[in-house]
Amino acid sequence: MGKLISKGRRKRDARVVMLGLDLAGKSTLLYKLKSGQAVETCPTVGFNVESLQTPCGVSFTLWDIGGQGSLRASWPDYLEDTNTLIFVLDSTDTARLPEAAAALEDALSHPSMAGIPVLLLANKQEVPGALAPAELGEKLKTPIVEHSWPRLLDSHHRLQFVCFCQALFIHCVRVQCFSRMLFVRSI
Ligand SMILES: Nc1nc2c(ncn2[C@@H]2O[C@H](COP(=O)(O)OP(=O)(O)OP(=O)(O)O)[C@@H](O)[C@H]2O)c(=O)[nH]1
Ligand SMILES: [Mg+2]
Repeated sequence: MGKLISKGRRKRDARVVMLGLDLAGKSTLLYKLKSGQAVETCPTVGFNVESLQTPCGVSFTLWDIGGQGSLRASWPDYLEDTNTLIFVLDSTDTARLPEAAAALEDALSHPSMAGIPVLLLANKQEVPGALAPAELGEKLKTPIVEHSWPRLLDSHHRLQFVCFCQALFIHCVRVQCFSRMLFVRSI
């Protein structure tokens, strides 16, 4: 049975941690989901956190952790007791894809990440020349299973999804991806 369910879905909100390199768009996404507005952000030092609810009524706490190089050493502190990891990628930043891949791998090697579902968000998709989610997956050496909701199991039996995102323009339908992701462990 899914981790979320076995912990008691109604006992506490799911804890969702969002990581990614600086400028990936994590804070933009957090505040767009919270307020519906595209707000101007500045680099996050430390973290931002908001309580959110998906359209289908799933409550979760979304942690947005600063992604600058000097802050990444603190990422493991946020990964304890996480129900889901969201890793945000800037689809236009091909130069830093290897750096993003290394940072993702580091995060996934944390002991508390075993079996935790991971959502890779390919952000800034509306920008001309942005890599498509499938291309990003390939470059990250993540095999993508062709499916309406691409999904795969990695060697640690974590379910991973790679999906399209535009943090600036995200709307209700896209928020559904969070509810599906949160319940993935119970499928
Ligand atoms: N074109 C485009 N720009 C975006 C999108 N999402 C975020 N941005 C821009 O990317 C820049 C960085 O966004 P942030 O949300 O501050 O990035 P961050 O990941 O929180 O960065 P750190 O806090 O340093 O880790 C801002 O100028 C945003 O407006 C998107 O979907 N499309
Ligand atoms: Mg930020």
